[in-house]
Amino acid sequence: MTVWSKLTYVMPDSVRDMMESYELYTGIQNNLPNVLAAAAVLYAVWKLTNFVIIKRKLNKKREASKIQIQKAKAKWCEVVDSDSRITLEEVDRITSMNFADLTKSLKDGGLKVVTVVRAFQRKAAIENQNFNFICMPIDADDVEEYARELDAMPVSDRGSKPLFGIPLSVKENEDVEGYCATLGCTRRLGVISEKNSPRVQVLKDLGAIPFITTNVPQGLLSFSCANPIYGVTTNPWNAKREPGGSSGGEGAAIGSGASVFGLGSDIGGSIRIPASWNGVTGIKPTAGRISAVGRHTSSPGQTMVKATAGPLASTVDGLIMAMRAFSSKQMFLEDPSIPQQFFNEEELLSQRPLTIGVYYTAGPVEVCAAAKRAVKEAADVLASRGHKIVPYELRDAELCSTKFFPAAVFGDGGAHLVNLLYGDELSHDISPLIKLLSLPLLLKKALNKIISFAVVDYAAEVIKKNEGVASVNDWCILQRELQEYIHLVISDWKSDGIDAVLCPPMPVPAMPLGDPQLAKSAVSYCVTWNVLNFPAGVVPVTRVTSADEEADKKNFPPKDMFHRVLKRGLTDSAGLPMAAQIVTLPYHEELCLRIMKELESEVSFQPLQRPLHT
Ligand SMILES: CCCCCCCC/C=C\CCCCCCCC(=O)NCC(=O)O
Repeated sequence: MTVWSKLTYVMPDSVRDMMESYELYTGIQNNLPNVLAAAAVLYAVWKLTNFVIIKRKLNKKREASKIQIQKAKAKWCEVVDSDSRITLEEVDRITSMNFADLTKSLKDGGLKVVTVVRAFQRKAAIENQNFNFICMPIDADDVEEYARELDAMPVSDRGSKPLFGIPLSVKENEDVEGYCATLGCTRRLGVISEKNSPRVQVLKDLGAIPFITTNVPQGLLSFSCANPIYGVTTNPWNAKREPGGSSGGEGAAIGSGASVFGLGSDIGGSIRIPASWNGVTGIKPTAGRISAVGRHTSSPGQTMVKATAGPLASTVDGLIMAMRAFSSKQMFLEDPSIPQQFFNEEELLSQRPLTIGVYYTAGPVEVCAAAKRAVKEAADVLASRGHKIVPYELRDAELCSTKFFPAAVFGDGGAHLVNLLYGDELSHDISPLIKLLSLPLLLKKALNKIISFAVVDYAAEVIKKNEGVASVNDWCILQRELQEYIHLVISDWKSDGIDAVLCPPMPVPAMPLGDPQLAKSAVSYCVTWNVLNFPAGVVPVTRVTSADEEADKKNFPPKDMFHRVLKRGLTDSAGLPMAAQIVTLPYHEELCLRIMKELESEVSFQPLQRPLHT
């Protein structure tokens, strides 16, 4: 049977009759290859025209919004930076206070709320010129009004507001009433959030004052922090370095001292990477414990590896306050769909000696000298406090990052991200990934065959997941395998009597700008705990030394392209902050916070000091 006879066979009679009567039938039959070629060209022209039209529309929309955004930001910066009611000395004094002292002074009236928010607004306006972490400042009049309302509260009533007067920075993917959650994507510009996310609302009800929204990488699936709407965010410790992502704006804001308390999200390290690279603390809670309403993510609807919101803060006290708020009556009223698991104060305060498993490397990604030293120092500190430190080996460590994570986030073959970014200007970091995910399935399959021969094993395995799952059955099998794997890991912890695990969050310190695009594999140490859905937090421990740099020159193995990118970033990295990661069993955030607090109290890490008054 020829192609043409197959076509006419499936054609409705009426169409065939019509074609015959106009003699189209024989015309087409005689010229079938040409007709098919013409149809293909027409289709391609139509697709291209459509793409160009959409691209033009999006460009116009973005450029118009960018002007408005820049004007609004410039005006805000001018107003807050010329505020004679707060001096630069006061800004320095207030923004360098630790979280506990700041909270206390606000509650007992030693500091006025209006003074504190003005100090952080002014610091943010100045530091933003250096590191560009602000997406939008929250309207200064609204902030002032809420601050005054709080100041009017009698000191004796302030106990009901544990976060009394603390300025709050919010990652741009959270709904904040009256502002856009674009995720750096033009298509979402102009989509104004009608109400606060439950997290923002509860933190606000408990006394926190949202004052800026902070930058993200386009689409959130990256640990760079750049997008065509708000631009590039850089690291306050070294502006030639990445701040991490996707909560990179939060990392840079808190790292620079422009905020002490912020809200981020994490599906593959997006809280822990920026926290580690900016010398601040952060915790990724168990996904499912924290409400997911009003938070936008890179792979919505996908529930195999879930994103979760979580806090970043200058010190662990801020994380504790946030987790208390997220596990409170107010939160359960805001979102009754989450389990009513109240904050376990007993677990936080317990002095029980623990067994803590430790590992320095796992899976195919090597770790630099400073990352190992940070974990070693953390292990020594915890041992000196009476905890038992034992070696821990995560079974089949590479499965999380090479199999489950990419298979889950690209389960749809990248359809969500590709649609969201169709026709948009792509940021440098995400562009190759989006182009790969946009290919037709047949081309992806052909390319993946070639990759299997050309690229080292684990990377090829990751890249191949861009095809998406082939069927619902495959998705169910994968889900089943993951559930079995999680339970095996849990039973290992139980049989070894492990209460927590200590490990590096990232194999290297903050990378040079642009490098994460070439070394996605660096996320494997974080991704593991998203896949397993264990809570994981990071505490800054030390800074890279020149001895670390020298050791890496000799010992860091340039075994493939990814490791060569990691290695080149280790040059001139001395001085950058390094953190340790603490992990506990699912829904045991309080134990994780307890260990983080113990660690923080013993290490001599100093946050970045950038006084404005000279
Ligand atoms: C052994 C190497 C394997 C590494 C596998 C990684 C797969 C690479 C693909 C994409 C890179 C993903 C980077 C993830 C950055 C963090 C994303 C995140 O947490 N986003 C937060 C959110 O969506 O809310």
